[in-house]
Amino acid sequence: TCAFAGQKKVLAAYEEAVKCGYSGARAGRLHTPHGVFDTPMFMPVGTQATVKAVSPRELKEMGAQIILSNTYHLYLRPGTELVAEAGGLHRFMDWDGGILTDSGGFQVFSLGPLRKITEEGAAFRSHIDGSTQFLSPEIAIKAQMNLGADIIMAFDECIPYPAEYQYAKLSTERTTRWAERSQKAHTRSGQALFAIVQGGMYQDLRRVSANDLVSLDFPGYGIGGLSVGEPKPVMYEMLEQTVPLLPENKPRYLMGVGTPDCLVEAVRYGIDMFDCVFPTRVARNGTAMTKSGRLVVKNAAYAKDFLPIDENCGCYACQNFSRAYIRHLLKADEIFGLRLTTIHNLYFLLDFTKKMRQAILEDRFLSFREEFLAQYCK
Ligand SMILES: COC(=O)c1ccc(CCNc2nc3cc4nc(N)[nH]c(=O)c4cc3[nH]2)cc1
Ligand SMILES: [Zn+2]
Repeated sequence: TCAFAGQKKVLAAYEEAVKCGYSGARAGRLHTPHGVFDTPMFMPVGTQATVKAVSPRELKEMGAQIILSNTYHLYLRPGTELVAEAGGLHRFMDWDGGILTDSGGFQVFSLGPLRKITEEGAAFRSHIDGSTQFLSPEIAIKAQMNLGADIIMAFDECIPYPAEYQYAKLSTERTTRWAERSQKAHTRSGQALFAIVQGGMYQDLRRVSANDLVSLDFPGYGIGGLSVGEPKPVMYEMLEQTVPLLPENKPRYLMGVGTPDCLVEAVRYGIDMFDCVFPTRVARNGTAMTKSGRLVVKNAAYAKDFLPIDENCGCYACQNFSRAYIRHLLKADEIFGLRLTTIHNLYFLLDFTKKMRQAILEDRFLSFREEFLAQYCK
């Protein structure tokens, strides 16, 4: 059970998971101080304390439950102490749902020109002003305690792809030591700390990483080092090796994924939580997500198309506006155009996870998956 009252640290507890068919798919409920949320779930990305182009009220309206923000960005600007003085991230951005913060492990390696990784942590140059910065498990955890998210992530190294076996081995062992240091630095009750499984694309390292982190006992587990350019079959193979080693009664979070075809495969392996910039980022260059694939509403083909993006979609954009209108706004560089495509793409993914959950509960997930994949072209 999960206890928010009293001294227990475990907050993101995992209620009964409903198994379905021969797949590892399960429908669960995640307990946080800001509510109990359904899984499988997609978390809109709000890197700098805002999900770009949409308001918290619109996020609530479209069914968003937990959103993600990035420690790396907020640490550099405006600073996590400032956010703490503002009353924490929920207050600062007026969001009363769940918040998960990523620890910086990915952004340091993918954004700031990297200076040096040592046992102590990672030195890097800020992508904002080029200043020399340093993140360690202790600094990253303190920053996340200041931000006050409901779920925070251990400080890890996201191993690049491809990577030599020896490098992946040493890095994964260090990430496990960093996870332990993250745990020791995490002194804030009312907040769950998830570990992050690494191991590159090596089955044995993935199993060692999962087993070592499980023995450190975390309330939930991220699966990192994936969606970094590897072929999808390789990602699925790593999931197959990793997920079964993670406790059934704890949430599994596949970081940085993604598109509906990846979501439905990962749910089949037993993943519960997802985040990705994809829906919001492609929306801003005029691409809408549909169950048959992408629709580039900015294309000339839609100049006189007075139908909505998707006639069966319940979102604000599809209920009130045509492709022609949205295309006009995008061509005219009108901000409202970006807002409509963003609202549609987030609604599409949030609704897709709701449909997967319903299929699991009605024990028809495998046929749901078949039907979806038959229609969806990547
Ligand atoms: C238009 O679409 C896009 O721009 C776009 C950009 C990036 C991704 C990939 C995101 N992948 C990804 N995010 C990640 C975040 C992570 N965080 C930590 N702490 N550790 C990890 O090991 C880790 C791995 C990830 N992999 C997917 C889509
Ligand atoms: Zn829509």
